[in-house]
Amino acid sequence: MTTFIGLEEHLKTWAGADETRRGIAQTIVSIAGNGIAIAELIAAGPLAGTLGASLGENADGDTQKELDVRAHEMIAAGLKETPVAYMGSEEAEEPVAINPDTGTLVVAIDPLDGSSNIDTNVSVGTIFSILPVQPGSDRTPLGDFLQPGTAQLAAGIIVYGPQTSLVLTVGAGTQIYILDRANRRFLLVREKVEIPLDKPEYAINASNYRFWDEPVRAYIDDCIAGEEGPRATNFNMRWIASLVAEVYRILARGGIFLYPRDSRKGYQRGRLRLVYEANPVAFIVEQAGGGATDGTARIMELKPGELHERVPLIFGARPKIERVIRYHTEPHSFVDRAPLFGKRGLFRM
Ligand SMILES: O=P(O)(O)OC[C@H]1O[C@](O)(COP(=O)(O)O)[C@@H](O)[C@@H]1O
Ligand SMILES: [Mg+2]
Ligand SMILES: [Mg+2]
Repeated sequence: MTTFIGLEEHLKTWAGADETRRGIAQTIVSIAGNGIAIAELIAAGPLAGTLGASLGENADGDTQKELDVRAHEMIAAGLKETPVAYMGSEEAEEPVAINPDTGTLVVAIDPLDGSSNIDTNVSVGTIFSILPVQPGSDRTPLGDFLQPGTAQLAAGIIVYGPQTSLVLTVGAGTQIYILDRANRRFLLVREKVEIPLDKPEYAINASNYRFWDEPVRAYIDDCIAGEEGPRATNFNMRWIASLVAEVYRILARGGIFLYPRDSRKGYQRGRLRLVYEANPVAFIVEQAGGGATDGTARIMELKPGELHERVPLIFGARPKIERVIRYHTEPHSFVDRAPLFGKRGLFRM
């Protein structure tokens, strides 16, 4: 029988005697521990109360559900026992003080991602990013969260799905752990994830087609055109409306995910948040050999201006990301051949 290494043991080996690594490991173990408690709440569904009930709006004007708030509070309480100074959360306008005087790390977090899916029994998740407290006497708590994604020390997502899984990177590849429910432990099942390169599959909320910019429309048109189009391949489409589940699928079988900017009010910079959604996802995906871009720039090199800043997010297998960037930076790459494929447009094909 295969024996699986537990998360704590695995991180302990990685950290050795290194003080910073030990702090990172402790922080991950704390978040993962609360992830187990959140998984149990989600699995109980209505038996655990009105988890999907709307409580109001968060800092960004999104509806806040009971489970959003409970997940935020559980994780913040757990971090008290770690070297975390502040937690920057989707559910709080300002960074929340954890151990402000002694902490050496900060955690940026989306405590519950995909919360519009709570009542529909579809996978939801937690997304987190661990960054160092910056040196210098003029540092501010907020400033620690506004470092580019390249400064991340670790990033993870917990997917509360048929299996509860933890996808993690500490900068040495991407690992996947699965929750052994009977023993309440995460066990390592994949040591080094590599995103398959050529799966013809894309994920996008196609109901926004008419609001997209031309490069994104052209990219999707070319996928939809299938064997008769410029890609000469039939594509499949997925949209779970749960970022964590889309990341997991892309790690497992490849493809591309797009949440681009669009012309709707409030979507000029897309929907997803740079600091606690796009950056951790980009780190995980890059460590699995993939890429993440806003259409032209590498996500992890963007300098955030605020904690809740939004960003267009496109990630997946690297050749697909390179193609999307070409559509944005060299428009002739799709415009030139337009006559060959007739009039563009989703509904005209
Ligand atoms: O409803 P839309 O526009 O398709 O957006 C879905 C996206 O919104 C999100 O639910 C945003 O995250 P939150 O639930 O944390 O606000 C993502 O998980 C998902 O990719
Ligand atoms: Mg989210
Ligand atoms: Mg959320």
